[in-house]
Amino acid sequence: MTLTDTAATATGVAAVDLDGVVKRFGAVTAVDGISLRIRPGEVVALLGPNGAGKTTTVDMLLGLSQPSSGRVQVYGQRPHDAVALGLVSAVMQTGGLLKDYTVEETVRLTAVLFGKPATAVGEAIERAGLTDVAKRLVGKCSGGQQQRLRFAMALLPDPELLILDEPTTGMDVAGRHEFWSAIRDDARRGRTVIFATHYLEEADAYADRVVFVRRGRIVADGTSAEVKALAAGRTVRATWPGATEAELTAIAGVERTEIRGDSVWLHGNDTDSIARYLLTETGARDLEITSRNLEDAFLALTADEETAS
Ligand SMILES: Nc1ncnc2c1ncn2[C@@H]1O[C@H](COP(=O)(O)OP(=O)(O)OP(=O)(O)O)[C@@H](O)[C@H]1O
Repeated sequence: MTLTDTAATATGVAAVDLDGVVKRFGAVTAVDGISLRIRPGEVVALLGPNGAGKTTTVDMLLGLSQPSSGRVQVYGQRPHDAVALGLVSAVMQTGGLLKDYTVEETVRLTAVLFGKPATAVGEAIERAGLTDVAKRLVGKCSGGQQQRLRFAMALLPDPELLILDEPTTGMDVAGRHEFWSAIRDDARRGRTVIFATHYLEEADAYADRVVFVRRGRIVADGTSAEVKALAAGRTVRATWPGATEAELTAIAGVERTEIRGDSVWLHGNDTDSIARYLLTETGARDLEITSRNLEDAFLALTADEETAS
């Protein structure tokens, strides 16, 4: 890897350091104050629904766009410089492949374009699990094989950080499995991996750490087990006209809140004491306490309501 040749060898440098990052497109705030440090070697899922801000964040990490405010660093460098140094590369969703070349020709051509030695070609093909189809025309490859080809191309600079933006969209189950096996085998060698996904089970199965993003903000961040534990808590719903966010978050034990019309949702582990407080200290009524499974919790954490501002 190239890291030893760069200033990024300074001890303790984060693979990714986002500090108060905001990105606006006119009136739309796509990323609304994200701070995130990722250590070298972590495999991190950015999980969230459509429009959560995942791609916008990825684009800033790749130096394709600049934050409106805040700071983005990759291995201690500005993203653009990190890409130029070969510290970071990406597997994007679509595009970039020529159907009339074989898999091997495609990787070879890319290696020549990037000034990489021929030895890198075979290794990238092997690591992407494409040895058996190296002579196949790209146009004849399945969606999963084409995506692994993009992965092979991204491996050529031997990057410290690999970024994948919804890499398995549209693939069947077998294709997804093969793709992730190749990524996981590669990540075991210590590469840092960040992937954006809609698929909860992918984040659960392949990430060391899951960062839930919703409306441009991080709403949960932890190991898969921690996020599951968080998501596995309970919720008190109540009717409480005029309740404010500040009133709700001030209640002891409340971890997350939501207000929709006259209804409020309070999420926490000790829902009994939250319910007791609501009934004795506030005007809340019609209480319901529910447990949620992981899928429900994910939807609640990431869903965009119609009333969203
Ligand atoms: N170039 C742009 N101009 C205007 N608005 C944009 C632009 N790019 C993104 N947005 C808006 O920013 C918000 C975040 O979009 P983004 O693509 O980052 O979300 P995402 O989490 O990657 O979603 P998806 O899962 O659909 O790819 C959305 O409301 C989107 O419409």
